[in-house]
Amino acid sequence: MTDEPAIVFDGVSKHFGPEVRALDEVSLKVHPGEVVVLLGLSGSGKSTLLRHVDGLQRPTGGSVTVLGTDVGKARGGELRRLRRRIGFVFQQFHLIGSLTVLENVCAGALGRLRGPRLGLFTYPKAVRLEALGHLERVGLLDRAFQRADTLSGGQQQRVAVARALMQRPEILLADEPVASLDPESSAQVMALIREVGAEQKLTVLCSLHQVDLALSWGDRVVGLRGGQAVLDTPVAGLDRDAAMGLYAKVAAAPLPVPAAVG
Ligand SMILES: Nc1ncnc2c1ncn2[C@@H]1O[C@H](COP(=O)(O)OP(=O)(O)OP(=O)(O)O)[C@@H](O)[C@H]1O
Repeated sequence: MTDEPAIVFDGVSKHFGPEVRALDEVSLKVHPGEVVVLLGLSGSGKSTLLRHVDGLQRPTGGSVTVLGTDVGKARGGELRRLRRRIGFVFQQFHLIGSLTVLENVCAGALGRLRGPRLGLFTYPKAVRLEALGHLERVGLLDRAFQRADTLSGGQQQRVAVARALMQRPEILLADEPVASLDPESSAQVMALIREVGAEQKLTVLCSLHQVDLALSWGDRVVGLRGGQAVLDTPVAGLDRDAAMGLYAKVAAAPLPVPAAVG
């Protein structure tokens, strides 16, 4: 790991109108190669936080700096260049079901190719070979020419990971990537994210609902409650009850004080 953080949230707030504080002065640093899991109740701000990393949303207050770019101020080409360096995996996979698995993975390279591509053979051979390599990595090489919508949920999410890798990202964001999967597929997908993260030296920021998965696969847990970071601690030594406290409807006892940003 280098000392320069990959992601810096400095007092970030995001308000939607006068009522909703989706993020409330969140400060957070994520270092290259770290695997950070965001935990918190539905509505606590996890997706909003992730969407600030690649500029899908901009802060109302504070600043977000990602790979040296001030995301809130970046526009046009600068924002596009930053987004190419960030892969995003979603709960609902976002594959194109009518296309083959391989074509879906190739689509991950679109950001670095000129013009649209219609059909597998409009992608350069090198891209197709790279995509096949990623499919092999996620254990789905034998499904390359199958329609994406014929795969199970767990398989589709592994394809989505392969597609994200086609971007050759430095950061991988995952927004509840296993929320719609059974426990076995969830563990497979989390293992895959963890392993490819280590292989490709990715910085990983992943929201989850399952405390046990967070404790198994994260280096560090950041807990959100009402848009505030109320827990920030390495997984090693994290008390499961403290993590579970994030899911109490009312905060019963003070959670561990977030680690100082630094
Ligand atoms: N575009 C929006 N307009 C208005 N309110 C929003 C918008 N996006 C999010 N919110 C609100 O911000 C708060 C945080 O939402 P967010 O989706 O970040 O939570 P979350 O922790 O990801 O929830 P979940 O686990 O259900 O995905 C919620 O109160 C939500 O209703």
